[in-house]
Amino acid sequence: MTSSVIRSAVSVFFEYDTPRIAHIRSKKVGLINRLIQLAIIGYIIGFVIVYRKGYQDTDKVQSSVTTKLKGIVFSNYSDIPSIGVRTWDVADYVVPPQESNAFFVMTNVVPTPAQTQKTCPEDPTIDGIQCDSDAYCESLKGTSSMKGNGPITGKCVDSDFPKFNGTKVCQIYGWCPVENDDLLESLKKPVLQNASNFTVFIKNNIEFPKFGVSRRNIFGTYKNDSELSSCRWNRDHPKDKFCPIFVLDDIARDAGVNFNDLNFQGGVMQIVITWNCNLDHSINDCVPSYSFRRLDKGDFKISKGFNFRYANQFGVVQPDGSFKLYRDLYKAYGVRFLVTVQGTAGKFSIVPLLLNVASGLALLSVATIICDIVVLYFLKARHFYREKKYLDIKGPDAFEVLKEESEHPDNDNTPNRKSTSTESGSASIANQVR
Ligand SMILES: Nc1ncnc2c1ncn2[C@@H]1O[C@H](COP(=O)(O)OP(=O)(O)OP(=O)(O)O)[C@@H](O)[C@H]1O
Repeated sequence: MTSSVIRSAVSVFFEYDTPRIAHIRSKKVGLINRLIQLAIIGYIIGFVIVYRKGYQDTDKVQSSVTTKLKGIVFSNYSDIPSIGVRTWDVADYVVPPQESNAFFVMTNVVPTPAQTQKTCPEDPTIDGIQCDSDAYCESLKGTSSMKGNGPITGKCVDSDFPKFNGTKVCQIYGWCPVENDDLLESLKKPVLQNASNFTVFIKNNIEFPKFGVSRRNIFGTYKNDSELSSCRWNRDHPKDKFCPIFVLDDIARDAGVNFNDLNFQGGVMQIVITWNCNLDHSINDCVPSYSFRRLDKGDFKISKGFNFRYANQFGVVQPDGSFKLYRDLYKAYGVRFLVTVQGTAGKFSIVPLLLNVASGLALLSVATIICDIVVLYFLKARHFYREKKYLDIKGPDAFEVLKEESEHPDNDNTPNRKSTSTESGSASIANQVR
């Protein structure tokens, strides 16, 4: 048993397969072969070369984006002194004034004006800050909580939050008075509600360095600045779809969002500028397309929207000649717009064309493989074709195997293949050689 396994292994080791050409004359097989070849050639020419522009070299876009907003909002909150009656312009509501590939527009705000460093009652909504006596606050003296506004001085004082009238809280030392978030609840609508009418001018310069092509999203169709500033982006208008000035409401609408859903608590939007350019055509056809989407979609119950705090500091000279530092604190709610520039340019080049043609030609060998599978395994005459395709030849020096076979004619250790029975021929050749 073991010796027969070893003999088989040895005989397999001393084997060599060489392909030979079997020329099959058959309508059926020929047709299958031609159809597969046609499909492969169609895929290479139609899909790879024509549709996927396999004859072009490509380069990714590199870009710079700057933005400028315009618009004015007048808010009349004479009943809320911290907001009051005021006009908000671009320097108030764009924070920070310039960002890379992004801009933030404040749409709602909780201002805490004229804070200065002194002692005042802590925010009564903070856990463990309410007190009955100085003794309790004394025990917390010098400590401050994560959500707090400063270290506790040790005194128990009346809260200055109207909603907590009569409640006593520990006193702190810090920027006073502390921010009162309850203001947001008393607002029926966002402070800068008309922010939806603001316009943003997006200046986008791009380059395809490999091809030395530079473009920008402002075209010669605008004769001067005032003509440019009067256009507004409109997807359905042949000229205005290239206008680089966007109304925020249009951006939201195009993204399928109502701007009023964003402006109370804020949100995040994306502006995508796509430059896909075929540089084999006129350079004037290399133009951007704009698309928009809301990134923080979803019906969030917790931590809805987007806000952050910032402060404007200023100093005031006191009557005694000393200098006192003040700040206006703003808790800003608004929409953050991210500007993403993407795209590819393609230009004819012989190298990708030759590469695609060469890989296409290599793919043609797949036709032979598929035809072989069909002919040898699926056709009715598969046994006939198999007999013709495989030829088992025993070389003149295959004495070990031949000797074995002559000694044990019934013992079939030869590889399990159909053959065109050339064994006796091979044996006689072997004998002649010996
Ligand atoms: N968001 C915008 N909405 C409408 N027009 C705009 C906007 N941003 C800029 N413009 C106008 O586009 C033109 C080109 O703007 P650019 O910033 O290059 O010039 P500018 O003279 O510095 O602009 P300005 O002083 O008016 O802000 C100007 O007429 C400008 O007023």
